[in-house]
Amino acid sequence: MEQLPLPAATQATGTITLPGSKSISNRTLLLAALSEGVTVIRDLLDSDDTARMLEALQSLGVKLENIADNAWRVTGCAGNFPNKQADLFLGNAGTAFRPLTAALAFSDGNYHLHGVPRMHERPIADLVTALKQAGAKVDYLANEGYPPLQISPATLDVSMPIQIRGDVSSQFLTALLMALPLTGKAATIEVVGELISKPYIEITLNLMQRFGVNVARDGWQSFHIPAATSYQSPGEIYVEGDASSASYFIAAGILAGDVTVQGVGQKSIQGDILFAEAAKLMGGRISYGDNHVRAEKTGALQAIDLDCNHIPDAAMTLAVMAVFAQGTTTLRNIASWRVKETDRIAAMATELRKVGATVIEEADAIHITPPLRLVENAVIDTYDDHRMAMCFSLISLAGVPVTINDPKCVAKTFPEYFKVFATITR
Ligand SMILES: O=C(O)C1=C[C@@H](OP(=O)(O)O)[C@@H](O)[C@H](O)C1
Ligand SMILES: C=C(OP(=O)(O)O)C(=O)O
Repeated sequence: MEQLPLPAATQATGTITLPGSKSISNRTLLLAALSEGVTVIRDLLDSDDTARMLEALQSLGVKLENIADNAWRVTGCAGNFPNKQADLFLGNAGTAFRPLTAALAFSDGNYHLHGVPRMHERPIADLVTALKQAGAKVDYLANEGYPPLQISPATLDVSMPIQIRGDVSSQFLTALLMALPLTGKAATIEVVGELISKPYIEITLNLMQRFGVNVARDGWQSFHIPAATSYQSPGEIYVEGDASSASYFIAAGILAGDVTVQGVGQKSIQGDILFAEAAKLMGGRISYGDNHVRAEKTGALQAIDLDCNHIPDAAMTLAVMAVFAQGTTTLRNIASWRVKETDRIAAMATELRKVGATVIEEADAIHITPPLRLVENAVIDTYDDHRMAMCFSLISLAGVPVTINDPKCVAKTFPEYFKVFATITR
């Protein structure tokens, strides 16, 4: 296995430019593919997750042209994928797997959707159950409730409200919202029970609107897609920098100096921009521009007790910051961590203990108390989870060397992460 030793560092200073947002990139690719007209997408993220979406769209017969670095011209298929049969390998990309499942369930073809072994352990039942209410034919090929899936042609009927649960992943509601305009009929979605990760629904609605579909809503309870609506290309669209990827650099600035991230700012449509406010509760100074966030160290950090349901990905960065803060940090309402790239609550607890922290795990929360001195030369396992690798790089800023196992797992969303991290640390 590859290992990356990170030297002890005491300072983080400088400016970095973020790669494109994963959430915006994969939504934009799918919406452009489903649109009428040609869309030029600029600043698209170049990573494993977007590569899986691009490959899938190509297999479905969508014309995709790479016209410059991170720029793609997508010729939309006006809601009707040319290929009615395809075998799609979607890796571990939730933002490809869930939305494509819904879009293909309404596409009158035979489609086989599968991924890496971990993807086959990530639940999808709540989405499939919702799609079946609309008449879709979706079969589980291995374990009930999990990928791989086989989708077959079906007669659809969306005249009755479709009920969907959103307490395991918001990606199910995102998927249903983006797919329903393909039916051409008016449709109503009712959310059953609690909806988690709500800001991701805002990203979905915002991008659907830019592609010409306006969803009416009653809070987080119900959503209404009008009849005879279809996606129209906006012409050109720019992808914001990734706000979740920004979290590691914002944390670095607060922990050890003065770091500016370019690519996201105060007007970002990504909920993870609120990580900056959460991190500031521990200490440090944050300032924003339209296209940047600056994070500066001000003094000692204090522990926090925070509901992190709105920032599930960036909250992992707070967990590692906690070992730099005085007191016990508690991050709550993060049950979804258990069904992501790995069981992130268990993984985080195991690896934080290696650097000396005292960690208590709950079903949906984690409590972290720092050691008096961080352990030097800890060897961190990353569980094929890009965020474990990126978060734990921050340990080096305590002035202790740390080794990251399998560092290339960052390719899921940020292939150049360690190179960029090295440019700001000393
Ligand atoms: O819709 C999205 O783009 C995402 C939603 C979140 O998932 P959950 O809704 O499963 O929390 C997040 O963790 C994931 O990285 C991206
Ligand atoms: C949970 C994540 O990914 P996915 O889009 O596969 O759900 C993540 O990037 O942290």
